[in-house]
Amino acid sequence: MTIDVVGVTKRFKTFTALDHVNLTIHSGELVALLGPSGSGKTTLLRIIAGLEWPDTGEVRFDGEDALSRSVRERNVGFVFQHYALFRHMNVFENVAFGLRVRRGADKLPEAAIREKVNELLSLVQIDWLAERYPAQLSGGQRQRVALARALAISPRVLLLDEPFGALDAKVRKELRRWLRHLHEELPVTSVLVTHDQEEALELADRVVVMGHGRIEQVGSPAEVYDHPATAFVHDFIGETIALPGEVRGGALYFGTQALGLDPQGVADGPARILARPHDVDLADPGTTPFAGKVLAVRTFGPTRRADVELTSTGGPVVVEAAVPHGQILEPGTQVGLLPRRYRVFSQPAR
Ligand SMILES: Nc1ncnc2c1ncn2[C@@H]1O[C@H](COP(=O)(O)OP(=O)(O)OP(=O)(O)O)[C@@H](O)[C@H]1O
Repeated sequence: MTIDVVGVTKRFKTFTALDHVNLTIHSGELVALLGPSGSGKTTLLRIIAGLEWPDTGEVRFDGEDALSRSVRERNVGFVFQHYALFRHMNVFENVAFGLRVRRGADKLPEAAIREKVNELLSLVQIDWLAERYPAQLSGGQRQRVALARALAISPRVLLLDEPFGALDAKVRKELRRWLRHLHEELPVTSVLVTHDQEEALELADRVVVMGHGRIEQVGSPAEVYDHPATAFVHDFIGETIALPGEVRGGALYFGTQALGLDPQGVADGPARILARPHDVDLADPGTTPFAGKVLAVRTFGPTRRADVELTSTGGPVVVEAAVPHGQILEPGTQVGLLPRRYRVFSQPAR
């Protein structure tokens, strides 16, 4: 099922939650909507589901208008972070629910319902829990039941809103891998909302980075991490060091000092030089205007990082830089910072 979101705008009173959003989700893809709190991810998911309607724009499923169809007609399955299971029903009955409420020609005979539910329970690997009630399950097991319940109606679209948000880090990781595997086995198009970049980058075929109701970038996990289209994406995904600069006459300066860095086609005006900490080298403080004092050196497994308080940029800014293996660096040492790989973005006027 291909999903097209075309020019969708959604306002809540005067607040614009979605601003002319255009997105195509290809059939069979697993797409993650990633962004900070309030960026419009859930609103977009609810519009795709049929739980919310846009003020303007269209949603098409396989080219056909979906907005005139109800949730049930859209044949979507949902899993939410706190999508409560029915407490008075055991696991089997929770999963069977969507099949039991069907009427008319869609209604399956009891034997077929039992077969389908048993199949789903073994697919999500909880067949041994069929007789238990939700209160007797762990959080991870409950989310597996929620997923089996969502899949019971054989949805063509699976919508997941922070499905593992309430679980501890280890269970989250396990379920994430398992969900990826499950998605590959099923003929379903999945859309996952998350504010956890690791989750999005690990799970998704493509990541949609959202900010302030707009799509900032759509790309593979590697594209959005390695080639962020905007300063917002660079800041939001991975760690970022921001250094100030200014483009003048096609060259990058800090104050009156030329930086010798490529302005990357950015127009004249205030700029921000953004880099990953591991792409910033320590240098002789005389060779770069970005200089300051080492506050501490910390070790994270195989990498070492120095916290450097930059004094040259008009205020104490602490940034992290990679410390080469074997280099001895005492707190208090004066060092310079030199971005090796970096992106330049113009600094919008505030
Ligand atoms: N029913 C509503 N009435 C008024 N404002 C709303 C409503 N639903 C959402 N909003 C607002 O729209 C904005 C986008 O909300 P949305 O839930 O889509 O964000 P989100 O990116 O999913 O955030 P989170 O990660 O916190 O869930 C928020 O500022 C929110 O307060």
